[in-house]
Amino acid sequence: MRPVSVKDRVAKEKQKHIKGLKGNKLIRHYHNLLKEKSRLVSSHAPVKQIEDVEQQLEAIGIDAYQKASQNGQNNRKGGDSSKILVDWIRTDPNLYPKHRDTRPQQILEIGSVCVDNKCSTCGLFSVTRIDLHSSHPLIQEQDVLMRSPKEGIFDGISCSLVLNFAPPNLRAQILLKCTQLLHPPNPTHPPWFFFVLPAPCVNNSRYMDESTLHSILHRFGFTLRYSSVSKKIAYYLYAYDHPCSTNLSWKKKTVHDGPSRNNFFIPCLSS
Ligand SMILES: C[S@@+](CC[C@H](N)C(=O)[O-])C[C@H]1O[C@@H](n2cnc3c(N)ncnc32)[C@H](O)[C@@H]1O
Repeated sequence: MRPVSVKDRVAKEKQKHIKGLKGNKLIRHYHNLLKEKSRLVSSHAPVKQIEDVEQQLEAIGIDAYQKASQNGQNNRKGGDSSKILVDWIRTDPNLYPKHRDTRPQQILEIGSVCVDNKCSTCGLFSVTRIDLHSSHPLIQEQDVLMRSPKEGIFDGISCSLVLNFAPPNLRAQILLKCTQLLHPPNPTHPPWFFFVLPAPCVNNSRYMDESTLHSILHRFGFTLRYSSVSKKIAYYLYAYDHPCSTNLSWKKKTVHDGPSRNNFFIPCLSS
């Protein structure tokens, strides 16, 4: 029998470790690999290194990642994030005007991994669901950046735990696209934007805190109406009540320093 090389043994151990990952650990590891891949691509690293990360992503598999996300949605404290959205919308006559007509609001759910969450079942909304990788016939497989306003514009958009998943250079583009997919800004009855991030993106990042986040979102036309930050998740509901600025450039500044911080940021469009 041929002896197994150290390299092969290490690779096998790595595979075994990956196969054993579950739940949040799997999601975290998948996100870290995506970050590593985008770092290697932007630093023009050797193809072999990029392929190695791609193989690790494949070994986990997008299906297992999405299953873990669905379970996360079920197990998250307080249920799925759209419960909070529905509570906020129900009580705000400006964001959900009752007198206008009786039709449900048309909403777009970006990064949809299940079709029976609260925003789908509450009866307030007619939901168009999209995801990079559809896990259900009612979820259209589409990159939001490829979506045209001609396919429909919306009263509200839910973007829950998507931006942290997207490569940094696409984050501002996704926000800009959202402004194009909403009805025009309106100060009285504004279209709305429900935005969810892992809490450490806003309370443990070197470059981002809540006030930086809200000032960036404000440039896109979004004004914060409601917020709730738990230990793990940060939920925000913004009103699209003023036009998106023509100047979408801002600086990346250190807001907190320290070794245990992460680097989450939304780089501006021109960087
Ligand atoms: C962590 S899951 C979030 C699932 C769910 N929205 C939640 O709150 O639990 C992130 C999802 O965003 C999707 N996603 C990331 N970038 C996207 C894009 N550009 N267009 C559409 N979906 C995207 C991914 O495919 C993934 O299924």
